[in-house]
Amino acid sequence: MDEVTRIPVGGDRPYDVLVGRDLLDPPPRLLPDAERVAFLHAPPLKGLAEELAERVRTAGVAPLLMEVPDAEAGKHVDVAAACWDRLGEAGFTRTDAVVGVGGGAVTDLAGFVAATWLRGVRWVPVATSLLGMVDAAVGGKTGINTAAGKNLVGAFHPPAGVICDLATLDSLPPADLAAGMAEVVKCGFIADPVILDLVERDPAAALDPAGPVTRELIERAVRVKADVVSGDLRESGVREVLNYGHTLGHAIEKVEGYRWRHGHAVAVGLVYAATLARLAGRLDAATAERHRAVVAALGLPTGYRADAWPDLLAAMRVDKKARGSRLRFVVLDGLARPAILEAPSDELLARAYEEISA
Ligand SMILES: NC(=O)c1ccc[n+]([C@@H]2O[C@H](COP(=O)([O-])OP(=O)(O)OC[C@H]3O[C@@H](n4cnc5c(N)ncnc54)[C@H](O)[C@@H]3O)[C@@H](O)[C@H]2O)c1
Ligand SMILES: O=C(O)C(=O)C[C@@H](O)[C@H](O)[C@H](O)COP(=O)(O)O
Ligand SMILES: [Zn+2]
Repeated sequence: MDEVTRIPVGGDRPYDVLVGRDLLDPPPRLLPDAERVAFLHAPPLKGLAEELAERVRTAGVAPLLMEVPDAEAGKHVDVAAACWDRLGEAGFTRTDAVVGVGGGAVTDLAGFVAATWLRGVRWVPVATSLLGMVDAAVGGKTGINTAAGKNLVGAFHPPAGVICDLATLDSLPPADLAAGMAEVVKCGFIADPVILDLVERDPAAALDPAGPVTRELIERAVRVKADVVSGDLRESGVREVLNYGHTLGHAIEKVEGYRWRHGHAVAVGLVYAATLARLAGRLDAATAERHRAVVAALGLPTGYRADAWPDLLAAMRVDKKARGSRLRFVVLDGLARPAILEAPSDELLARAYEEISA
């Protein structure tokens, strides 16, 4: 095992995010006294979940392997209900625990199942995608999608700890690695511009899963998220900045029937939010253009279909930051100066969309 970085997340139920290579043999003891542990995983992570199950069995814990549909198909109430049934059949009690092994979709589901079973049992995400490591597994937001939109049902339920084993990234498809970079550069724009410098200097190094630049980017992004959520788990204020790029991003995911990667949709959402802020007179043109350039340098999409606008606007109305009929966008007043744009007019929203649509 190489050096492990421990990044603390504060709040009422503090925990650490562990970042390093080969952290899983043996797995860190984050769930003392659990007699049973359910491992939720999708088919691509079956091998790792089975290995982890065998390792905890050797340590005297009874594992329960629960395979769920991959990606967004797993974030569905029917899948959560099937998981609840399995936990019930196995007699899971409040001292037992759930582990999510996979990308952000699986860890969002696993956290939601843990938050709702017996009104809350312990859980640990073993994040295996870049996006999971820097974002989804950290911060205690858990949830599933509904017909009306993305993550509309869920709970704030902090994990007992987060494991980011960098060796798991070796098998991550390159498109998913790039998608995770959208959340990394989001953190660069809202809080840590060194992230942007690193990506701009050498985008290929940023996309090398085993390289030092990627590790530095991961640790920087986790620190940004940890700092924000430590003070505002329930998103009553400052946590909204982590939603930068997500108002349009989630709408694109819905319009695409969840077939687009979350990170790709967020990439477009970042370019849109920057364009909106520029048109609203909040952000300078150079910083707005920097969004498009960084996103493009990572091979991520910078725009979306022009004819989708009415559907996107309708989908944005159920954004969790909205208040009644008023939409609210996270924008920048400058680099690393996030703020809220309250109730922009439909005309302004449409004008910004025209600039980024094809
Ligand atoms: N809870 C939060 O705070 C939060 C934050 C950001 C995103 N999210 C959610 O996270 C999800 C996106 O996460 P994602 O980008 O990881 O997508 P994902 O979970 O759908 O994973 C993408 C694909 O990569 C596969 N995969 C993951 N790790 C792998 C590995 N090591 N080797 C091979 N294949 C691997 C997955 O099985 C899947 O096919 C979205 O549902 C989004 O809403 C949640
Ligand atoms: O952790 C947060 O807070 C975020 O907003 C991080 C986002 O990257 C993430 O996609 C989150 O799941 C979005 O939350 P939602 O409340 O808009 O569903
Ligand atoms: Zn996100």
